[in-house]
Amino acid sequence: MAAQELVATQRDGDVLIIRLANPESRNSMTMDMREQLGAAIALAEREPGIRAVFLTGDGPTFCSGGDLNHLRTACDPWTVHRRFRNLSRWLTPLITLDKPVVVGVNGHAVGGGMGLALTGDVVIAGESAKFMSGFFRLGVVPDIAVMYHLPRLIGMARAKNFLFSGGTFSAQEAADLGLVSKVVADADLYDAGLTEARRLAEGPAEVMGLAKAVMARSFETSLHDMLAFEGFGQVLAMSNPEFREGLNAALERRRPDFPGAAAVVNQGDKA
Ligand SMILES: CC(C)(COP(=O)(O)OP(=O)(O)OC[C@H]1O[C@@H](n2cnc3c(N)ncnc32)[C@H](O)[C@@H]1OP(=O)(O)O)[C@@H](O)C(=O)NCCC(=O)NCCSC(=O)/C=C1/CC=CC=CO1
Repeated sequence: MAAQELVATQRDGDVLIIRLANPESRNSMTMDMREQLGAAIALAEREPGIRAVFLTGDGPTFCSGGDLNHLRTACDPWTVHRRFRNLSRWLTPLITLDKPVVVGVNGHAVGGGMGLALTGDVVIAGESAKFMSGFFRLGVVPDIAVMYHLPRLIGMARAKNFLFSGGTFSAQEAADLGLVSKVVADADLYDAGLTEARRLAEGPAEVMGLAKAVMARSFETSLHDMLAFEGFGQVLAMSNPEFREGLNAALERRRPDFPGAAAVVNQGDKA
């Protein structure tokens, strides 16, 4: 019997749309959903024609976090250990993907679902979106990189206050804190997220990926090393066809038409 489709993927030009597709259980995260997310992210990673990702949820909820039924039966130490080991198959590749990720948060993003939302380089929320912790109510430690992203994004004191109070941020509160870059009407969320992903896909994909990789090191890196990373990044960027096009376009006062990752790969093949 074919596995239930819990994560749907679809190409829109250079954008890969990834939808959590189990609205009946409010897109709760089962092991099967994580496996399918991993496959979708691997596709985004390996396919040079994909230049940006748009991740959102079907139905009224972005993601309700860990699947409560699954957690009831899958909490022995080795199963939990395997679950965390599996994070390197989908969560790490998602966070470190060298292409921009836009997340469109529809409705609730609870617990692990909030963790998933925070993986976005750009997070857009529908006006009724709610970011909820939900971890301590369940008696578990925050996971899905919540304790990694939240202090970095809003500061340690606010992160602790939010988590320890079992808090909820409305879409507007999340935007005021900088977690969300834009709040739009619920009905406009999908179009707004896809438009942003298309805009990013038109950018210089290779160098944006490089910048993302360098910025990911920002908080653990000295000024000295960061300047060196920037320098190495610039050496690569300025030997790239995307820089030629960007420079020509700036001099000719027109919009750049970046050659696309496929062209960059072909250029590399010739070397
Ligand atoms: C606020 C809600 C997300 C949505 O509310 P609403 O739209 O009113 O929908 P409901 O009527 O409550 O639910 C509809 C059906 O979906 C089922 N469902 C909802 N959430 C889950 C879930 N997380 N797991 C399994 N099933 C879920 C619900 O039972 C209904 O099913 P039936 O129609 O058959 O009755 C609201 O649903 C809600 O608050 N959900 C629970 C959120 C929650 O507590 N999540 C856990 C947070 S902690 C966490 O994520 C922890 C981990 C730890 C381990 C590993 C991985 C990740 O995170």
